[in-house]
Amino acid sequence: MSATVAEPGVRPSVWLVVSSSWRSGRLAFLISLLEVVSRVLQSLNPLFVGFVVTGVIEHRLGLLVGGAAGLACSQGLIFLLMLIGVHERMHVNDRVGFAFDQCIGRRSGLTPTMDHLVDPAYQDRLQTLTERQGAMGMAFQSLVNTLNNLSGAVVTFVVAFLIDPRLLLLVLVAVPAALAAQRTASWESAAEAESASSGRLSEHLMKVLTSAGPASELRVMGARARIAERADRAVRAWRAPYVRASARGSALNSLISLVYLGAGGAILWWMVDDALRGRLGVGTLVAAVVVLGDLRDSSESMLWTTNLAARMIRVGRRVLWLERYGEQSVARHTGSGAAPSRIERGISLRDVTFTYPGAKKATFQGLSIDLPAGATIAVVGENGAGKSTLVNVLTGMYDLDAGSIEIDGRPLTTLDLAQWRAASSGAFQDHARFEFTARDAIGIGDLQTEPTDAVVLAALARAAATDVLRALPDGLDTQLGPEWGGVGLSGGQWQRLAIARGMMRGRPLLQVLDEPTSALDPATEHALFDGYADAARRTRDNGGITVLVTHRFSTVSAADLVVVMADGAVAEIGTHDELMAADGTYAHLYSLQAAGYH
Ligand SMILES: Nc1ncnc2c1ncn2[C@@H]1O[C@H](COP(=O)(O)OP(=O)(O)OP(=O)(O)O)[C@@H](O)[C@H]1O
Repeated sequence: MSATVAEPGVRPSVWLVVSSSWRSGRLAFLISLLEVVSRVLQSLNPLFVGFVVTGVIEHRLGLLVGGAAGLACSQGLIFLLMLIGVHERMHVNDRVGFAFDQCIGRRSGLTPTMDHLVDPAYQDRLQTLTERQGAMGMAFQSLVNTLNNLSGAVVTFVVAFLIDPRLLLLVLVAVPAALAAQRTASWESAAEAESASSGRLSEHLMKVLTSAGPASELRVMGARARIAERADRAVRAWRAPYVRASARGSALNSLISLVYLGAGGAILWWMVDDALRGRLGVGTLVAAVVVLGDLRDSSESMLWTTNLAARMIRVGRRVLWLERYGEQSVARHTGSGAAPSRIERGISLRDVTFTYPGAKKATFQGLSIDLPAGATIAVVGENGAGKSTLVNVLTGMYDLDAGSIEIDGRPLTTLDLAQWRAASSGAFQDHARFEFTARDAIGIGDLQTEPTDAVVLAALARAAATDVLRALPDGLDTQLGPEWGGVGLSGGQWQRLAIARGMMRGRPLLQVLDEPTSALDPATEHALFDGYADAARRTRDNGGITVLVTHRFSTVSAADLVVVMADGAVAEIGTHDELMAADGTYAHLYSLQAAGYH
């Protein structure tokens, strides 16, 4: 199900950046604002220059000394304050960026379901925040620069007014400059949104080109050049919107500068004429020339200021959007009921409709299945039939569009999801390779239990994986992963550790095994599943249900119930014998595979 999250407004986004920066270090925050003071001092310089020139020409010593002292002090202070301010700004920058990273990571980790991890809208926003290194820290940088430029501009306008009010006519140029700035900011924002998915694609292709996993496949297929070409195209597609936006922005900026130059030239001509006629002092004229430069800078900086402010707001908005996405997800899961201690009747899917976030077509449309208490159920079916999705919705990984999953008639949504998951356990084909010690890599499957030798060895035994110990020179305390100076394991060995991890919880209410044995040979898988089904039968007094997803039909004859899925629906359901007798799809595929093994 796709979440609909309202776009956050400007005010909360700015507040987020300001409050996060303040919280990241109050003193550093205040010190970094010294840069603003230095900018204000700099804007006073034309006044001091005017005093000096007038003092010299009119032989007014007080004016000369005051102007010179003002210039000397402001120059010294400007440099000092700037130095201290920039130094602290860098610190705050890093801290704010780190705080945002942490906040997004934490929020993503605490989100109860997996919807956001496969939702393109979520991933695109995350991409725009993370692809430009330090974009989140830059939000504070943008804030300080915005304050710098704004305060500098305001003081320059006041100084210009004091020197000669006519200079303020130039402020009129600031109007088209501000409009142009708005337009450039919207181009930049559109470019970020447009390039987000190409950015993700280029990162994905770079990972394919630079990681060990796909390396042999690419080399054997001779596909490296092709993938590199695709990566190039993706990088170009990612950069193109930025380059276009920046070129249009520069063109507009140059136009504004030309307008400014024309207007500035006209005003200066007017003032020079006045000076020649003796209506204006030379000191004032010199100060006007100096302030004209500052006014040009301020007018040009309007473009930057608006861009920087817009950038800061965009960062704030995206972070808030991601936060709200997470909050909404948490708010949707209000179930607080305790997980049952045993299952009496079973788990049922009732008219379940489910669409992956961003997908156009529903994977399940009114799916109903009854999984009886204490049963070991095998789920088979072609690729894309919906087997893994079934496992995912049973463990509450995604929100349903409609329908419900009920445990003894109680909707899963009324239970505390964390408790339901604590009562479940699982092993998956795309299992994680935790490069810890073997003990920790297995023990993480049940954090409530101390991973003593006895406990971990029992889990290994239940997973029929005891022989993996042969590959571990220091037994359970062997460090895994050559990158950490530990041992390297084969794909099958990693998979067996993952199954053992899934077996850490002794008697879960729901045990899902989603093709965890694909790297094992059929005989081992068969033996493992038979043994497991036997053990499950012996300990089924808590009504625990085991769901095994597999492509190997030979494995499933020991199951109490076989569910054959096709195109998101149940095509056949029954025991192995019933389905063989029905002589349908199952019987046909079973016979085909059996013939293949003979
Ligand atoms: N993240 C996703 N976003 C959109 N659609 C998805 C996503 N994951 C799976 N699907 C779609 O849902 C359908 C069921 O996929 P599922 O992974 O459940 O199939 P499966 O039976 O487990 O397949 P396999 O045997 O290949 O593992 C497929 O049509 C697939 O394209």
